[in-house]
Amino acid sequence: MSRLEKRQVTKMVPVPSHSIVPERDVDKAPILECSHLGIDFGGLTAVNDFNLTVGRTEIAGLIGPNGAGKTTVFNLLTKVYQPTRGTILIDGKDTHGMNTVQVNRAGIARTFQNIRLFDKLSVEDNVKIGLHNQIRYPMWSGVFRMPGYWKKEKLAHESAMELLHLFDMEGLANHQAGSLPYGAQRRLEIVRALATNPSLLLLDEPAAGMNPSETADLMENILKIRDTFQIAIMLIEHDMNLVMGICEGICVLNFGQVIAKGTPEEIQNNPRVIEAYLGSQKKEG
Ligand SMILES: Nc1ncnc2c1ncn2[C@@H]1O[C@H](COP(=O)(O)OP(=O)(O)OP(=O)(O)O)[C@@H](O)[C@H]1O
Repeated sequence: MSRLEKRQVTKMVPVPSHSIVPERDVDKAPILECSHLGIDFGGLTAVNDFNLTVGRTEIAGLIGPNGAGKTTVFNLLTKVYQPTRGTILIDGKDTHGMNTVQVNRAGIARTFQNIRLFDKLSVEDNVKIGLHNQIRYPMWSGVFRMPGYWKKEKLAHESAMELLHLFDMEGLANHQAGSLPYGAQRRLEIVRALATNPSLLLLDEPAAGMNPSETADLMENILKIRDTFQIAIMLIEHDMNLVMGICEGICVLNFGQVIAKGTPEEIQNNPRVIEAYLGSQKKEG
């Protein structure tokens, strides 16, 4: 039986920050706490008063119509943008003043809406780049090919192959990343993000451009990642089958504001959410 079929509906419980987290995480410190987060671009408020707590092993969804501010939230969490207001705690640490590299070391890794791999490098080298923040050696050790360098290189190779193996990609290790089929490139992006050893993995539209069978595999893989690494995953996705199928807590944005938070069932029945989506469809039509 697949992980998806075995999966039971998660009991979500309220926490003091007016969010909900999976019952299994309630006694653990949350992995992410955003308070009154906001950003303005000139006169445009793209995100305002964004409050969210994500449990330590939660699969969380961030949804909303086009232009609602979802990717901006990811850019704030990963410090592509510095917030105009509010705080972000990752594993209890305030990320104020951190840059993208520091926030990655603090535990946040992400993938992008548009695939961003090193196309000309091999699959294995793409993963090794992700491992770089953990497996380090002094520059001179690399330049002179000293024993310490070979030891770290061996370790990097083994760790990369182990990660690739988990996603049935070890046979592709020597292929050029840019030559892989679309679905495999998306998987590689996730593997490379995982190689940075995150406690929170952000996936920006991971199912974009996938066919239904690739999306079903992706859902299995997301559950597998959470179960294997015991980390939290937050995803932005327009594919509602994926969101409602695997997310435990869902946060809905509209015009930069949170309009609803809840379980998949609560969100599907929330009149404000239905109106936000129907409203955007009316505009498109
Ligand atoms: N760097 C920027 N400068 C100015 N405006 C920006 C910038 N980044 C985002 N915005 C604006 O912020 C708003 C939210 O955009 P964002 O990309 O976060 O939405 P989204 O919910 O991710 O949309 P989609 O589902 O279409 O990807 C939009 O009005 C967008 O034009």
